[in-house]
Amino acid sequence: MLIPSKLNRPSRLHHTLLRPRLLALLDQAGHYPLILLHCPAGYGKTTLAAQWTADHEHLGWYSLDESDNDPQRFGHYLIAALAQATGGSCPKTLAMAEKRQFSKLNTLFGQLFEELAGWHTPTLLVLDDYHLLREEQIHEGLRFFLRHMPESFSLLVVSRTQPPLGIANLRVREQLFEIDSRQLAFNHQETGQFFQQRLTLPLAEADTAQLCDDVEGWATALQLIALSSRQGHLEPRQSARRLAGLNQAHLRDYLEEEVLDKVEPATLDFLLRCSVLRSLNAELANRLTAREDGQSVLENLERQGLFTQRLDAEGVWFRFHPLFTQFLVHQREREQPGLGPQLHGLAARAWLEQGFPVEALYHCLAANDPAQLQQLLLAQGWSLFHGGELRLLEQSLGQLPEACLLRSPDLVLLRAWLAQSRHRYPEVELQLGRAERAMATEGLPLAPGDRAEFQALRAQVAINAGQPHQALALAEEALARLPADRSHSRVVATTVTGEVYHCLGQLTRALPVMQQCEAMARRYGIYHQALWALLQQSEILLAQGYLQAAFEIQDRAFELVQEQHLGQIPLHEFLLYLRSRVLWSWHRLDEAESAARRGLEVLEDLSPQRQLKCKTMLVKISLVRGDLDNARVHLQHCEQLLQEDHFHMDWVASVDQTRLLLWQLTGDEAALRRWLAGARTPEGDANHFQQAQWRNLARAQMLAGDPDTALAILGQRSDSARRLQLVSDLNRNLILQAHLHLRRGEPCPARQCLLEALTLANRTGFVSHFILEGEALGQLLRQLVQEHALDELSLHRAQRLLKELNQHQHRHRSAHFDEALVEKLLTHPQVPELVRTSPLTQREWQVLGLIYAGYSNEQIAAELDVAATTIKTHIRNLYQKLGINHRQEAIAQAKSLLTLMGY
Ligand SMILES: Nc1ncnc2c1ncn2[C@@H]1O[C@H](COP(=O)(O)OP(=O)(O)OP(=O)(O)O)[C@@H](O)[C@H]1O
Repeated sequence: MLIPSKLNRPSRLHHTLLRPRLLALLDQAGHYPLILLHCPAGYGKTTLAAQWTADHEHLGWYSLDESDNDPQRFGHYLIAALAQATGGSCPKTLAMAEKRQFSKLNTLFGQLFEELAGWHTPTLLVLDDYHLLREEQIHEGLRFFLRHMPESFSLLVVSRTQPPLGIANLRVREQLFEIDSRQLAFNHQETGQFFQQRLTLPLAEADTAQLCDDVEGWATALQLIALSSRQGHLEPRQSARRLAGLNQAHLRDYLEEEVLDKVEPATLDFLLRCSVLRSLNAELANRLTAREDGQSVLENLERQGLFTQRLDAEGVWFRFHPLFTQFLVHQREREQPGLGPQLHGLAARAWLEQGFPVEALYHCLAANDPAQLQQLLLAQGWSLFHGGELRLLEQSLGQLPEACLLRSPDLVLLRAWLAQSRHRYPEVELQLGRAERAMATEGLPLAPGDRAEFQALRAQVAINAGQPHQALALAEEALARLPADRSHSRVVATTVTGEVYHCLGQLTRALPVMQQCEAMARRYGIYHQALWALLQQSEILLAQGYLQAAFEIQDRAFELVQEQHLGQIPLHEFLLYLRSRVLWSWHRLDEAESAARRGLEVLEDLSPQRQLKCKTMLVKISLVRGDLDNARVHLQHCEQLLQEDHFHMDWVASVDQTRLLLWQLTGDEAALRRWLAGARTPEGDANHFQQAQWRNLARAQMLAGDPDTALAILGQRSDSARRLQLVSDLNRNLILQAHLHLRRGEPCPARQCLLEALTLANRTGFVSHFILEGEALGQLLRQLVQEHALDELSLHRAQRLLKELNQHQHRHRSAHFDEALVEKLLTHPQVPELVRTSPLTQREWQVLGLIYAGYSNEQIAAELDVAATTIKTHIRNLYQKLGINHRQEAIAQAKSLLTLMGY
């Protein structure tokens, strides 16, 4: 829950002095993207900002404190401030921020600007006390914010120091309006007015000017002079002399001797006690002071000018000025050293009672009382975990002595889940195991319910590590012992069970389990798990060959993403990847590409390794389009990622499939032999990734000239796929088997395989898999059509396949002029002299290839993603280099070169 006082513009400013010269300056600044008020403490920055914004209709105000150095928390408050400013025009972004469903501030802001695309009303966001921010991620996020925010937005930053927001650059580009201490210091006239308002006896003009000069226009000092004089203690001139050229230590002496001394003891006690609070209301004050008149004391302090600021129009929230708080804290620690922790403890309880666990935890940490911290974490830890307060939780758990943790298995579990959710998998077992051993040694054995929760988490780690049998045993143990109310662990263990069934090829068992998981997760509001369960259902249906049903489940997953604002979490990328796979299978390549690219966008801010899946899709899409150059570029990215990390077999097998296809198309035997020598043999063949790797091995054997081994591999895999009803894999295997038989000159079995593959394709809808096997299958398909050997459905599919294959071949011709071929060509003894001496650039070769394939200039431009005028330049250059004048000559030249190379 957000603390309201942090989002309020300080109000009740009528007792402050309006400073028209500064307000006029700010009025001029209205259209600058960044307005910066920066100068040392107490010069009147916040007061000025609050005065100027008093009549701003669309205003967001965010007062920062040290705890805002957590980017997730910062993002939440900032969006909440903007939601206020825009009358709630960014509900989606607000929900995303609330649930902490963003990995980086840039993503959150990107979503905000998208949502506010139609918002053109001038809007101002104030960030007060920016100097308290140290977190570079936040500065970076705000630099992004400044670069991309709508034109109608302005940011007003109030800070004691220059914020790292690319100020120099903004200054040069006249995007920045600055006000610093030279302008903020009170001038003689303002000082005169100030004292007129505050003192009963008028001061001579010369005196006020002197006072102003003595304290260099420092607003805080002027206020202190007025205060001392009002308390009837010091003459203004005496105060000014004492305050002139003050540093922090002197200010402290002054406050102590000249201000606090005059405050009555009960009020002083009130101030000292409440100074532990970063903001306060009457109830909090009452709890800390054991009084009942907090509200009137606060109002009185405000009236007296004792650096107490009202933060809302209703007068509920207040805060002390930071300089004053610093002084009060110092004073309290000196006079009553033991009191601080006790007050923080009280504050923690008071905040919790008001429903602010995050602020309670802050005080609990400051109280340094392990027992209270433990209690609070036990009561609030999981809700803070689900609310995304991971940083604060880690910090809090880190402060808890190990002995306390061992007495609270729930907290051990919480700490291990934190490690799991931050992808530090090895730490999970380390923590669980160490805690269990220590508890056993101390004679504190785990209760069965707690042990079951440990096992559920271990099951999750095991399935992530690709150990299904171990995962199943752990999940089953957990489910047998978990009490009914441990909903999170129940969902986790059940999901793991379903995943294991899926891995072991028990699809008909896996599907209902995943449906059950989805229902449970929705019931308990654990939406990440509900989404995961939907994705698993989609994968299972995909494996069973029900692609249409998988597609529909994905639609439901997209709805859930929308409803629960899960668009920025990695699971959304996985959903887009699965969608891309189905669309690719159906040869809806443009849509498949757009899904894969959207998947990459989701992951933009995360580690690049995670992009492997969607990048592999881009390779597959390029391959089936016959665009080998692009396929090669995407594949290089994938290979680089593979080198940087360790991946699940599923992802590696997918990349390997594309490598092998590329080598097949380009005849790169050496590469495939190298791959074959180091290739992994799967332990089984009961799931799609093991089957995929077997198919890779079969294809490699086929290309390496050992079709017998290849057929043997595929035969066995197809048997397993039949037995386990892995219809999609059977379909894929049969297509490759047909190709293999053709290579071996065995038309009958090839025909049989192809016929069965076509029949299965009625369920799967596969198109692209057939196309990738190329013209060899095309001939057989043509025969089947001519011989009327197909039923109506298969005939329809065969005709579609033939049409796509024709186009594929047509496009594929262009790809012959790839880098490897050009290199060979240039060293060929019979290559014409002109080609050898003035070689074309790689781009010009590409253009020549596309001309040969029959592309128009516009089509070439679209294909290569450049302007049509650029293509014209390429064509002019290549004509010149090849000594030709017409397109027909270019086509003839390309053809003769390809013939020369044996195509
Ligand atoms: N326009 C004004 N009229 C009257 N008093 C003022 C005015 N501006 C500042 N002051 C006095 O100076 C004190 C400090 O002002 P303010 O909090 O605005 O400074 P600041 O520069 O924002 O300080 P910090 O950097 O510590 O946040 C106020 O508590 C008030 O007493």
